[in-house]
Amino acid sequence: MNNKKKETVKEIFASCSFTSLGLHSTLCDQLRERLGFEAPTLVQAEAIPVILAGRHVLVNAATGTGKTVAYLAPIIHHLQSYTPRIDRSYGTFALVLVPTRELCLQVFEILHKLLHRFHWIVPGYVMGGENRSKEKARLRKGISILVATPGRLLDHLKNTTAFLHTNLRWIIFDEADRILELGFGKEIEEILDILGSRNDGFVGKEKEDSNFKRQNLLLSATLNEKVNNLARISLEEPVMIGLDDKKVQQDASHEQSGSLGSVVDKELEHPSAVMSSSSGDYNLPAQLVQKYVKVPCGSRLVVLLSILKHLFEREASQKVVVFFSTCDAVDFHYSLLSKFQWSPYAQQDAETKQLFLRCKTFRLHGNMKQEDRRTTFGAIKTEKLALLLSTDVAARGLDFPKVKCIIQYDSPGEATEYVHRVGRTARLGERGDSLLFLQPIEVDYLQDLEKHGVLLTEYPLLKVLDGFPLYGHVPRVKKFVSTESHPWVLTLQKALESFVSAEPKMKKLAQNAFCSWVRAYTAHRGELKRMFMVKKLHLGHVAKSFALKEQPSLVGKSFQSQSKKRKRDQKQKGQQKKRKVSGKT
Ligand SMILES: Nc1ncnc2c1ncn2[C@@H]1O[C@H](COP(=O)(O)OP(=O)(O)OP(=O)(O)O)[C@@H](O)[C@H]1O
Repeated sequence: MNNKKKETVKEIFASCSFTSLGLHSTLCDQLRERLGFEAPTLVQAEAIPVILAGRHVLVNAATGTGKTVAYLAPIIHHLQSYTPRIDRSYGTFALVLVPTRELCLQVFEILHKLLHRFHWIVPGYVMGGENRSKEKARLRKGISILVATPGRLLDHLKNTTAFLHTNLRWIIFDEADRILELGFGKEIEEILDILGSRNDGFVGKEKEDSNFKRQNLLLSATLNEKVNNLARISLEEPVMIGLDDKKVQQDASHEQSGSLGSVVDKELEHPSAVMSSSSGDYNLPAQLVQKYVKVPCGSRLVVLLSILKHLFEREASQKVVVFFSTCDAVDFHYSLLSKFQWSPYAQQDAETKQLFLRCKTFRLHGNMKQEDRRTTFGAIKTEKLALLLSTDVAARGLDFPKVKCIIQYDSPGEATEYVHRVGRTARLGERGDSLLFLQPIEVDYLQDLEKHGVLLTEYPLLKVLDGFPLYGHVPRVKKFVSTESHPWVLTLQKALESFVSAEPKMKKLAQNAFCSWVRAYTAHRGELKRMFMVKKLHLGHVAKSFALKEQPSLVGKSFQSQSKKRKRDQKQKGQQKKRKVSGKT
């Protein structure tokens, strides 16, 4: 092992054993034999004893540091020791709440492995998109540790009378901030009320009935004001792990009143208030190499494809994840990459043409059928060479092994999302790269990231572009050629545009993707609106980035009417201001 690797291991793993943390020996065997975990990570070593002791805990640790086992292991430890032995008829003892369906399945899978030798403890999950009646039947039989997404859980709490949860002892919020950001604040409050686990004077019937002292846990790599509020109403004298507790107390005291729902509403009215509270450094994996690439809008697509080609040709086996802002953008790029054949030679005959990227391409987004989402999720885990195109549905918590590079083709918006997206690589001490695409008009975003201690260096784009052979040889490029006039970029752009215009289906996908992309761009809120300004966009260049020769007219009209409306509003505001000023004098 080289020195650097040894250092990383020291930063990730604790120098103790799982047994020394107080976990039952059979569980430690399971961790070793089933999951291959020899020693606990630092966060596990810190959190497990505290959770075993029954304390409420708020854990804030970098992505990929093993938070899942940090909460699952102590729960299993306690449940396996109950005498008489628990069985299904006791209902649910622990509830794990997660923001997405994929994360729900992932936590369930780990749970399933850990429970291999504890067959009397039954794992289960309920989540949106699944068959309700089948879930009801499973709940009726009894699930000891239940993993759930909030909406579907609330549905069962209200409508599945056979769902027994009077023995509930643990509630865990994994990726707590994301659950709230997705707008589940009201659901969470209702869930806490129904389960009698709310800590602000409300004592639900269930808490009175329960034989067990409740223990709630909150975990995420990033925390924000809403989590402070959730912590305030759901945790009793919590232990903070990986966290500056002065900051939490300060922030919590700002929010003494109000519900989770009201915080969500407040954010919409005053986004900057939430932004300012989330300043401060994020925990990013030390071994992650973070870069940005500055690309003029019209060349974005060519540059993305070129960088992917470069990555996959350089290393035969690797996984890359590209994040997009919308489902339509994922669909368009997925179809394009699955079909686009091209050879950079003069004669474009069928024989010399080949698929532009020779790797398996997958897509993942919230508009896909549940079955397809599940298949993709499974396949990405097992494939050695794969490209995943995804929306933020894959940004949180998902643990795809051996992801080498994360490309953020569309900006993540909030810095927290940046942290979680890049967190899909460089997990548990592994090496990893990330690349953020920015247009020249968006580079102020780098300063926003810097405020959170996130520092990026520039990607050597021209060097990569210069390395591609055109017409059989590497072109001699003038030294200071710009990206958009680079011969490789011009040639590939032309080929992409011809391909898309020749295929009506592709053209439709491109037009839809263009429309949603512009809509998503206008949806940036608060401070981010200043860095991602719609009025600075050149829509003709945006169209080029979807390989469209012309800007789709429909969107042009609606966009123009939107910008006319904006101008009208600004004018009206200006007049109001003037009126106020003249009223003063
Ligand atoms: N003690 C350990 N030894 C070896 N591998 C481990 C250990 N604990 C966890 N892992 C592995 O580390 C990876 C990251 O774990 P996990 O997904 O729990 O991280 P996380 O902190 O929850 O990340 P995120 O914040 O992205 O959700 C997983 O592949 C997991 O199997």
